[in-house]
Order: sequence, then structure tokens, then C-alpha cells
Amino acid sequence: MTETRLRDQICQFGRSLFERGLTPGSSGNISVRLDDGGWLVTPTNASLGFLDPTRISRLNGSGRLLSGDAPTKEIPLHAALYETRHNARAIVHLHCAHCVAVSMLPDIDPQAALPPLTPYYVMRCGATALLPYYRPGDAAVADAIRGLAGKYSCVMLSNHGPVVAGDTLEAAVFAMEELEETAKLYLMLRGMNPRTLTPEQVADLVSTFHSPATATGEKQSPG
Ligand SMILES: O=C(O)[C@@H](O)C(=O)COP(=O)(O)O
Ligand SMILES: [Zn+2]
Repeated sequence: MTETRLRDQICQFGRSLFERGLTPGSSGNISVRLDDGGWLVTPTNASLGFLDPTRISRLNGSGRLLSGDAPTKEIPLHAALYETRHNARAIVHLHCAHCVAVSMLPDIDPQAALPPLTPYYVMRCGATALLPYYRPGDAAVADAIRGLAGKYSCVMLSNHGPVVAGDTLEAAVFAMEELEETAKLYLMLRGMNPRTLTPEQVADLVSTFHSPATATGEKQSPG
């Protein structure tokens, strides 16, 4: 895909996410990794609903700003996820309410923040890691991401919001939408003892939809 088309896609998906209330104000950021090793990233303090394709930050492979506005302060977060998820070509970070709510609950499993409620969650997200709280923009989050060793395409940052990697921007956005829907279902069903998918049903989905060719990372599990 051409850089021009990718710039337009970032703006289109950003607007769609914003208009559906999935990230308010100027929260959230999006990046896409380019063939030359550089990146396109959303500028800091920019609303995802009102992005200008010509002002998107263009970085080289060393992270130097080549053109556009100053980039998101979450570069260390995005960089660490690309570093550990070798097939990742796009990353989306949002402040979607249901994911943020789940990230604040006690007794959430840091290796499986949500149960396998639906096939689409398993197919798009696999499993989701939960990291402790870091101040937004804190470079220390990068070490926490590296500690996950590329096993997760979906990560929740406690009291902050989710970050999702995909092998395309569309895949990252679709996985993010599924993550948020699953967090919503989880909150709706809390205390109601819902039936989750069985380990056999999960294994069947993972073997069918997370083949080496389609997985977003080098490792095939958890997601
Ligand atoms: O929560 C934050 O401040 C950031 O993680 C964020 O979502 C928006 O920051 P910028 O991308 O620097 O605007
Ligand atoms: Zn944020």
C-alpha cells in the first residue's frame, strides 16, 4: 500500500473510532510501520477524529522526525511492541471505556485479562495481557512490553487503555473493536457465571485461525 493511501487509512480509521466514542478528546494514537523501516504515527495532542493526512508524523527507522507534526508521546510503547511482534505493521492505542474499566478491576489475570467469551475474541485477539499502571508517555512501559516477549498482540495498560498490534491497520482496528466488545460483555455478565468457550473450543479456533501464516507474531500463543 502506498504511503499516501496509508495516511488516508489512518485518518479514516481514526475518525471512525472517534465517532463511535471509542477514544475521547485527543486520546489514543495509531502507528503504521513502512517498508523502509520508518513509521507513520499520529501527532501528539491530536484528536483521532480530526487528523490531517499531511500532518501525520513521518519518522525514519531510527525514530527521527522527517516531516509532519511532533509525534505521539507513546513512541516507546509502539516501538517495543514492534520490536517484539515481528510481523506487526500497525498499532492502535485507545482509551475505550470498557477496556479501561476492566483494567481497574481486582483479580484480573495479567496473562488472560478477559475470558474466551466468543469465537471472534479468540480469533481476533487470542489472549490479552494486563500490565501495571505507567504514566502516559513513560518510557518504562517499553521494558514491560518487552517482558511479554511478543506473546500478546493485545495488551491492556492498567487505568489507561488497551494497545493492539496487527499485521495491517485494518487487522489492528478490528482486533481492538473485538477487545472492547469483549470487555463490555465481560462487565455485563459479571456475577452471572456465564458459560465461556471450553479449552477444546479455544484450541480449535487457535489451530484454525492462528496458523503460522496468519498469526500476528512469531509465537503462536497466547494470541
Ligand atoms: O494517555 C495518553 O496521554 C496517551 O497515551 C494518549 O492516548 C494520547 O497521547 P498523544 O498520542 O501523545 O496525544
Ligand atoms: Zn493513552
